Amino acid sequence: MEASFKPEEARVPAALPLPTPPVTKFKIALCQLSVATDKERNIAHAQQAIEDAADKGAQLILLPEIWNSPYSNDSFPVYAEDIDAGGDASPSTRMLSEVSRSRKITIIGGSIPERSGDKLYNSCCVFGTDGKLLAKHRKIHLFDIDIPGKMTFKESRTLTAGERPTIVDTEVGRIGIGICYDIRFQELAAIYAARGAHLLCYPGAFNMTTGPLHWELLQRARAADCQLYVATCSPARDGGSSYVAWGHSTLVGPFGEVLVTTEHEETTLIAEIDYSVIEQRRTYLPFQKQRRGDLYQLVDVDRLNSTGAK
Ligand SMILES: NC(=O)CC(=O)C(=O)O
Repeated sequence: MEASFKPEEARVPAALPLPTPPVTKFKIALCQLSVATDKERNIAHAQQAIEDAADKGAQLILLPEIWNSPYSNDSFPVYAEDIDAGGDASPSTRMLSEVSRSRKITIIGGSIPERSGDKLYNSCCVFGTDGKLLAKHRKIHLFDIDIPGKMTFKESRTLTAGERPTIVDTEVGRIGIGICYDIRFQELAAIYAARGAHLLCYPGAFNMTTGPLHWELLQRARAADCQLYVATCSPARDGGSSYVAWGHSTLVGPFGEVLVTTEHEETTLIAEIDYSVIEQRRTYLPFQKQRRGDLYQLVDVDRLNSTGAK
């Protein structure tokens, strides 16, 4: 039966509830990986970076957008894996599951091309400390842009858009997921904040045209608007590939401040997140409680239509 539209039920509340996270302070690792054409090498390489970060005390690992394959419409169908089938049908997520279990860490598994029936998606899998798949986010907003002479890309040539926002409770807090172009849509971040997210994670591969202008700006905007942490992770730059990634993986704090960032080479950034800072910032600057719901409202359509939504 169609849900009847009741804006008052879906309206984003004026004061945002922040759930108590299982841990307040922990280390996050952003693995800015180089990506090659050999998928087996990419999987082994990612595993090594994850294990090295875990050895350094990281409890949450974030990987880049499309880390097991080159970022191109020609590659997506070739490298795509059937995540739901698992096992040999998805060696990339099998590795993520095994390493999250063996190291007892949470992994936001960047993204890989996913095959489901006759469709392809750009999908991010989240694994808990027991190796279980906690959530799968399919990129909601496909990257279809045309800046003449600079950057033209049409993900919709091969990919299908996901249909749902993804927010997930993990052992390191409540995390809202977006993939790359999803970061441009502030309503998605606002919905996550309204559902009590502590952290937004965006695996992303901006490019040499939009990266310098927008990448950091958008992360800081999402963090400052929502007063929470924002983490991004890009592939390292490969000047010889058809799509050249901007790099610059970054962690931003709830005041919109850059806590750690890098250039474009392969590296792993490790930084501390302290969720107690979120409440402090919201007390200093209480605009979440000062919204004019009588003048404008944000509607959480997913929440309205789903019985189990947070
Ligand atoms: N690659 C993307 O999905 C997004 C991007 O590069 C941009 O928004 O710019």
